[in-house]
Formats: sequence, structure tokens, C-alpha cells
Amino acid sequence: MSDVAPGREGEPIIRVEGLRNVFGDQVVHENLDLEVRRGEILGVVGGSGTGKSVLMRSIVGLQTPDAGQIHVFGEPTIGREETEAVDVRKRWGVLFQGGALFSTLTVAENVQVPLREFYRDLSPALMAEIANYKVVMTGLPAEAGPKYPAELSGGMKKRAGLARALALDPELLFLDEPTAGLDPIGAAAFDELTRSLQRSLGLTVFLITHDLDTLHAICDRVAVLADKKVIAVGTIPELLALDHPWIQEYFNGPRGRAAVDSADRVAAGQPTPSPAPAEPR
Ligand SMILES: Nc1ncnc2c1ncn2[C@@H]1O[C@H](COP(=O)(O)OP(=O)(O)OP(=O)(O)O)[C@@H](O)[C@H]1O
Repeated sequence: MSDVAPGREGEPIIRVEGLRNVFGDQVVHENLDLEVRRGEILGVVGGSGTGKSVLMRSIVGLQTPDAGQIHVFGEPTIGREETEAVDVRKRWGVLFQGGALFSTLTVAENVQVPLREFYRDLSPALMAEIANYKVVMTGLPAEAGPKYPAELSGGMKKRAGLARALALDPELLFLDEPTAGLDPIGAAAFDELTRSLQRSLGLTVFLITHDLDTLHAICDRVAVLADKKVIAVGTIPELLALDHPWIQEYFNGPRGRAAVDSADRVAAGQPTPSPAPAEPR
């Protein structure tokens, strides 16, 4: 666990109980429980189609589950009108898969979207100032603000999406496969950025990923989705002690072992094939 949010670290900030999601005759979640603790980076893993994104969408209110309870910051989020949940929604930011930027808006305008939604009274000058600050905070050059998404590299788009997710100074950050599509160096740099922002801003992070290097580099705990539920949550050594076949294959397969070797080299201060550069890619 990280050393942020003194006093309340470890308290559950998200509590999911008995979640059920069904699409037609496909049961995606059945009796799924999960707690996310304040101040942690929780990695969420599972095979393709196990319902990681549906879980995230359920938590942030974009998917209405068929059963179950979800509390975020102690407030129920299921079945509430958007206007009722507004105080809770302001306290989180979401980076969707691929960045999900509005292609007709500049980077700075994209970052201003949540500000316009929740703080309509802010002056245009202040909104522009906040947006520029968030852009730079994610490691993008200030000149990226007036650019359109099509003018950015994949890594820069992810950073722009992150800047938008941080627009409202959230306490809780949802990241859906943030390093997917990035080369190993860009992915390592994004991991580094996530960890440093989480520490400096005291964030709690819900991070969906397939990236074993990310899990080893920055996640405090990992939740494993399989069999329609969260079958285990813990540190990687704790998970490795379990004999579930998917967990063993995932963490102990060739890619899992390579990620362990890489993490060990970082811990030992030895050079690795994918050092994090200063510049965004
Ligand atoms: N709106 C929807 N309507 C119908 N089926 C859906 C809907 N959203 C998700 N599903 C189905 O639910 C299942 C879980 O989808 P989800 O996107 O959560 O998986 P995932 O674990 O995030 O997968 P991946 O790792 O491939 O991104 C999939 O079979 C998907 O087709």
C-alpha cells in the first residue's frame, strides 16, 4: 500500500456487493463482491470478456446492474438520478479505453468538458487556465492544448484523456486499459506517471489492465475476475499462492515470469529493456 491519505488509508472507498449483470441470456456477473481501499492502486485483471469494463461502468453509473449494491464514498450509486449522484460523480475521473476524446474539440477543450458540466459559473479564462494546468500535469507540452486528437500520438492521446479525467481534482481515478496500444517504453512511462500522480494527489486508482508489467510496477493489490465474479484479491505474491488455474497460467506463464524478471531488475537498480523516458510518446 502507498503512503497517501494519512489517517483514512485503507478504508473502503468502493464497495460492490452481490453484483449481477446480464445481457440477454449472457450472465456476465453473478454475486460479485469487491472492495477498493482508499489510497491504493487496485489492478483489475481477467480474461477477455470477463466483465472488467462492465464492472467499471456499473460502478460509475453508466450500466444499471440487474442486482446488487454499489457504494462509492459511502453513497449508493445504483438507481440514482444523475442529479442526485452529482456530488459523488464530481469526486471521480474516468479514462476510458483508447482515451475517448471528442475528435472535434482540442485537447484543452476536451479537458474543459467536465468543468463545463459541473462548474458552469467558472469564467472562460479560469477554465482555460485549469485545462492548461492539467495538460502540463500529465507530461504533455503546453503546446498540445490547442491541438486536435488526430494530431497526437497514441501515448499523447492517453495523457490528454488522463488530463480530462483529472479536470475536477478527483479523489478516485478509473483507468480502463491505459497502456493498451502503447509500445513498452511508452507504457512504462505511463505507469510511472500514474504512480507519481497517485502519490502526489493522494488518489485511489481502479485500473483495468492486461499488462503484467503494469501490475508488477505500480499495483498495490490485484483483483482477478473469473467465473462471473472476483475470485481473488491480493498482492501478487498472495495471488501466486493460490492454485486457481487461470491465476497460475496468467502470473506463472512465460509472460508472467518475464514481468517478474523485469520488476526484479528494476528493484535491483539494474538496466531494463524498457526504461521510462522523460518525454511522452
Ligand atoms: N451493452 C452491452 N450489451 C450486450 N453485451 C454487452 C454489453 N456490454 C458488454 N457486453 C458483454 O459483456 C461481456 C463483458 O464485456 P466487457 O467489455 O466488460 O469485458 P472485458 O473483461 O472488459 O473484456 P476485454 O478485456 O476484452 O476488454 C462481453 O461478452 C460483452 O460482449
